[in-house]
Amino acid sequence: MSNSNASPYSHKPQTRQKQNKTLVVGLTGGIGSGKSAASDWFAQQGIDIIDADVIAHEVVAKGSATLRKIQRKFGDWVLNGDGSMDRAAVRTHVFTHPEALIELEAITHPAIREAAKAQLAASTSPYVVLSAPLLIEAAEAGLANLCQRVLVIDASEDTQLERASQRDEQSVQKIKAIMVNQLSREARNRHADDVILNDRDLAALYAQLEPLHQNYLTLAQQLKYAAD
Ligand SMILES: CC(C)(COP(=O)(O)OP(=O)(O)OC[C@H]1O[C@@H](n2cnc3c(N)ncnc32)[C@H](O)[C@@H]1O)[C@@H](O)C(=O)NCCC(=O)NCCS
Ligand SMILES: Nc1ncnc2c1ncn2[C@@H]1O[C@H](COP(=O)(O)OP(=O)(O)OP(=O)(O)O)[C@@H](O)[C@H]1O
Repeated sequence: MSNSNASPYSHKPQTRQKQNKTLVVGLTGGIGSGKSAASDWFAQQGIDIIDADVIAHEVVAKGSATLRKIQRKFGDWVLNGDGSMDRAAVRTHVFTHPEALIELEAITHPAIREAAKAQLAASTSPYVVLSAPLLIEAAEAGLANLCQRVLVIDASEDTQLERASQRDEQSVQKIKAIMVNQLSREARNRHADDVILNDRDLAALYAQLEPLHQNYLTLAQQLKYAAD
């Protein structure tokens, strides 16, 4: 399902930015779907990657204002002895207490958006990939409206579970607890301009990314000329 010849501006523009000289492709997908594998490939083609997962780790660094806010909201138990965030404890808490997840996101998402915007302003590649697991879910985080197109990396739930549990040695139960806080495949794919089914090997993933990359280069050129 790819609208590869469509205008760089989506037919679903309500939440997307209207004018931006640099084409920003939002890359999303469920846990373990293959977002990092896809963004690593785009990076190898010279495309700047803004990774919301990486930013989400950076904004809660030891001593950061965001981590202090989390500590004030939840208590000292969110910290390890060295003052860094106890990610496992926070994960267990928020993915079993939906209201706590909302409170955590209310603190982290504005910080993630600000950092993403700063990275976007500093980017120099022909177009930019903004990778975010919650690009569509977290509308209030406002990441989707930084993007002109949305690319979804899709995989079956069984494949997601298998890949995520092999990668992190996390229990299937923990991964399922995260998955229930993410959109279903069908709902996510409905928001996509381009969907890649990542159900075979990495070579098959890369072969599907190549024509999209060529299309994004063309769209990025069009956007640049339109804005000049
Ligand atoms: C809950 C936290 C502490 C767990 O940390 P942990 O190191 O165990 O996991 P990590 O951050 O690497 O995330 C692993 C995966 O969980 C999923 N995930 C992360 N946050 C969320 C969330 N708020 N809702 C649903 N899924 C999420 C993503 O698929 C992500 O790739 C951490 O994920 C977090 O701070 N989340 C809130 C910030 C956020 O929304 N990040 C997503 C990027 S926009
Ligand atoms: N087509 C594939 N064939 C084999 N392994 C794959 C394929 N795609 C991804 N993987 C592997 O599956 C694991 C999960 O992929 P990846 O880390 O890219 O997912 P993700 O969507 O970024 O996950 P998360 O949301 O948890 O960050 C990784 O170990 C990755 O190397």
